[in-house]
Amino acid sequence: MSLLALESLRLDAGTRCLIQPLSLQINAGEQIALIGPSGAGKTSLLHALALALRPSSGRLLLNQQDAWGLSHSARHRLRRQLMLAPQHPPLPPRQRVAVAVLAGQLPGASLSRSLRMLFSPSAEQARQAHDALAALELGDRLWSRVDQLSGGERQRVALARLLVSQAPLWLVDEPLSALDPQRAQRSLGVLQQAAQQSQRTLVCSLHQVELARTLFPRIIALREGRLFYDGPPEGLDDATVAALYAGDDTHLASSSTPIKQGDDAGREPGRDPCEDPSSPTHDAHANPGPHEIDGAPDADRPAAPSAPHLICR
Ligand SMILES: Nc1ncnc2c1ncn2[C@@H]1O[C@H](COP(=O)(O)OP(=O)(O)OP(=O)(O)O)[C@@H](O)[C@H]1O
Repeated sequence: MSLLALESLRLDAGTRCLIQPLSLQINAGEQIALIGPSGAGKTSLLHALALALRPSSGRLLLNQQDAWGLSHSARHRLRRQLMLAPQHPPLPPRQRVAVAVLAGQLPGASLSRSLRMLFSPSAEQARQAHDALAALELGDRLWSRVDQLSGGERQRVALARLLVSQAPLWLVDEPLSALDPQRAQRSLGVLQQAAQQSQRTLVCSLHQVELARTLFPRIIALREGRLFYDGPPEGLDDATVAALYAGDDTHLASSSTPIKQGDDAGREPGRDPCEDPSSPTHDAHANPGPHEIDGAPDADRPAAPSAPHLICR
């Protein structure tokens, strides 16, 4: 069953096109690696899936609900269906690790439960936090302060947060960037196993292509904000990977044709339609506006008409 559906979803920041119209479906229980070179749009797409970044056009259906057609409060409730682990988790430095982990249970919790959890976790909650940390080889840091942790340890705290959360959809942005290769593989294995056991859906952006190819049954690759590949790892041969990262567009048509999908299929390869120097509104070096992050009081307002959206075609 489709958990998430993108219908020609497009993301812009000011005059900059971050994601060109993209259509895809993600079924409940799937495990997907999101790969692509730096700047390809992985984080932007994850933020869109997390309902943190409002699309400039197209629709995002989560549990068959049109997320951006809902009221602010209804969308806020819908967000309980997901949890995003950002690449650099904004953990309060003075917070105890146990509390930082239990923050994963805050969405949907009542105010009194949330306050108890934050100020005086129960023994059961502490055990849950400990188990999640122990699975990620951090069991001995339960009562450490966050600012006593290394970058890699903080990343694992963010993963532990996922493990204790109730959200059926886990969105993880480069969880391994601060981990050594062995620990990276073990941590990813823990996450994948937990997701499988509890039938969660996992979408994880990775720079480690080999891990993505070895461990994930579905890979979505982006390049320059465009869908480059969507399918099983077997279809992502070395030449296609080289093309993805080196920008060798000749592989676009041949290597990924059978499983390439999305609105951009068949589009002229190698040309970023948003990079149109002839466009009077385009300025590749302009300082575009910030991502429109929902949650601000005016989040339900439509995109400002003054922000021009370049047409990708
Ligand atoms: N708020 C913003 N305003 C303007 N441009 C942005 C904004 N956020 C991201 N971008 C640009 O959009 C592109 C995609 O960024 P994004 O962070 O999604 O890429 P990424 O694939 O996650 O990269 P990395 O692997 O380096 O983390 C980049 O060129 C980035 O500079």
